[in-house]
Amino acid sequence: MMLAGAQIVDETSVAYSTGSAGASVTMSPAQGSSRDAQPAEPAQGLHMVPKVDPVDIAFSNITCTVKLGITKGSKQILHGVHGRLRPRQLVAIMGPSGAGKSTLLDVLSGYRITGVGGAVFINGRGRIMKRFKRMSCYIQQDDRLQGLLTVGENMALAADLKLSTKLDKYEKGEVIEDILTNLGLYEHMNTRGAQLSGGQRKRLSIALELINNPLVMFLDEPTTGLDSSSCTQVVQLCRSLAHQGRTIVCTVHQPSASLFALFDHVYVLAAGRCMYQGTTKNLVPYLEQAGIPCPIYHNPADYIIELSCGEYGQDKINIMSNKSENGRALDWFDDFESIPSMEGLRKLVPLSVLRDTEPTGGDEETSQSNQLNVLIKRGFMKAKRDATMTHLRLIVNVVVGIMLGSLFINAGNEGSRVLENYNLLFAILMHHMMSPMMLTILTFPNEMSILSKEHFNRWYSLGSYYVSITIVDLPVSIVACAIFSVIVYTMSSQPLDAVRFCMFFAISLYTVLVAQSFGLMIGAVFSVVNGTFLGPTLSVPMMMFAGFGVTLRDLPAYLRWGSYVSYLRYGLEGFIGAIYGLERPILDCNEALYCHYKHPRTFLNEVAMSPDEFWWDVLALSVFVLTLRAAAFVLLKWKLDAVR
Ligand SMILES: Nc1ncnc2c1ncn2[C@@H]1O[C@H](COP(=O)(O)OP(=O)(O)OP(=O)(O)O)[C@@H](O)[C@H]1O
Repeated sequence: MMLAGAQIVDETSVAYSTGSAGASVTMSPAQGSSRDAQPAEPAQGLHMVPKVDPVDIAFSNITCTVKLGITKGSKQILHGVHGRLRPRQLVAIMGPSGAGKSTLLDVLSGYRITGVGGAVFINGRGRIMKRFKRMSCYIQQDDRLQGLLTVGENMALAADLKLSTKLDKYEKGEVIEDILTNLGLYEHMNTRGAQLSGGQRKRLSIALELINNPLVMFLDEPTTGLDSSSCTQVVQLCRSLAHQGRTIVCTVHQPSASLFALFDHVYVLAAGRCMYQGTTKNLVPYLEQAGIPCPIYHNPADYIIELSCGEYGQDKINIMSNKSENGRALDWFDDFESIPSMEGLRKLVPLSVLRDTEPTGGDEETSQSNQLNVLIKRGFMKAKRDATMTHLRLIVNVVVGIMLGSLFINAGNEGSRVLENYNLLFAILMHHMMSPMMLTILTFPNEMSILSKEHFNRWYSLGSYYVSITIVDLPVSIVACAIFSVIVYTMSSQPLDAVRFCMFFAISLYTVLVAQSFGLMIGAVFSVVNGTFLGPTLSVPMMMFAGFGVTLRDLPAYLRWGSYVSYLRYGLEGFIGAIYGLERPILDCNEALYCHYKHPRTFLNEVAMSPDEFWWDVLALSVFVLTLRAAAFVLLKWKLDAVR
């Protein structure tokens, strides 16, 4: 959906059009200038009103089956449910825990694609995912927000990614002000995401998706974990957004009577089958007609959940499933005779109208270059504030550098301490391997959940994201590695030669980049727990084949291949080349009577490493960086699709 850009509609208003698949926004200056009005509570009157026709969603015979494992077979979560989600309505999908609510929402939003059967119709026609994604958004249960950025920054960056680049910052600012004011977040503009309360985080999640004014919003359990007042605020907000012309569907567990009354429609699920579909008001008459009347003074929402749990017998579940025809019956909708048929809906929007709104280009709202720019900007803002990835990383490099430097002080120049120096080089290699790899393994899974949400909601492409994280991390890696190298190199009295130092630094940086890419591969696929186990475990063979404990010459022939696939071997060989290569002259022998390795050549022969291989080592490490980076990208892409 490309925005057509700002255009003057009349003298008092500015409109920007999102194409007919999306929505248009009209704001008068009076409406837009919400700077003075800063109510504490949501004002419930967003000025961004969808201008295109609202969306009618129907679904038919939806099934969802998941595979439980090779020996355990599969499990059917949704059993051929039908339903209708009418526009301008706030619809609640209710049901006991494990009923399949989130699964149904995943299917309806298009998030879940594996093992799904049945059909979803948008305005009477089969859903075309590319078009549907342009008019909808999915807000998952866990708030996946950038905790290091303030509310204002989160919104501004989202606006840069989701609104046309033709809009200037003032026009985008008006949209942001309107949303934040109406969602009661304006006064929290400068609060970081991580410091917001649960309700505020939920509202910020909604605010971020409202920026491009979606016609359809899916929210998974927006009230979970909130107190009753925050629950009411969030549901009231959803209700007012729905009544403005959007279709809003959320899952809820067990709403209080007052919260239940705020929903226009409910869709009750039990064990993957539909128990009731209709207005909230019609639930009590429905139960009465089904012969299972709701006791007086009982919250109907509680009662139907109790029935759905089987507390009053399994037969009641069958009665309700049959009565609702598993979601096919629309009798309990208001004015159900006037609900248009699929054919009627198709006639309302002829195909020729859709032709003009045919989605073209990529999935995202803005160009790849704009996405990359915004993501790099966001990355640097985060990096500056990130206590773990930046501050701690720099501190660790200083501290470990000083520790190693003190432990191996002056070992670099002394002929009697060559083996010690060799140990130091290996220890440096271990440091460059472990710290970036573990940091990435520990932090990336959290990033991954944000990436999954933002990528699904079309904020940016995976390619732009991946290039941006690579670019943003590079300066931090270079600075951390340079600080560490200077400290260790000088404290341990390695040869004071600019060329040798550059060689030493280059190998250090390459090792960091390879280790980080390796961590990225693991972090992209595995959870923190599994990754924390796998990372160091897989690194052990790399160490074994580095040529440190067992020299490359002494490796059994059948294991020699290992030394070619261990990047630590190239790192160690590169270090040796930098420190003892380049025809290094005879070393000092001040601390002992006899220095066996006084001649660097003797040592090089002993460890079976050639100093002339330096450029081959650099080449091998470059190949490792590129291959692992490419593999991490492929795995990331696979993982994003696999979870669906
Ligand atoms: N990938 C999966 N593998 C195995 N079982 C699954 C998978 N996804 C969902 N399920 C099972 O399907 C059932 C429905 O899950 P779902 O998350 O949709 O329920 P829910 O109604 O949203 O529950 P809750 O309200 O507790 O979140 C549960 O029993 C769940 O364990």
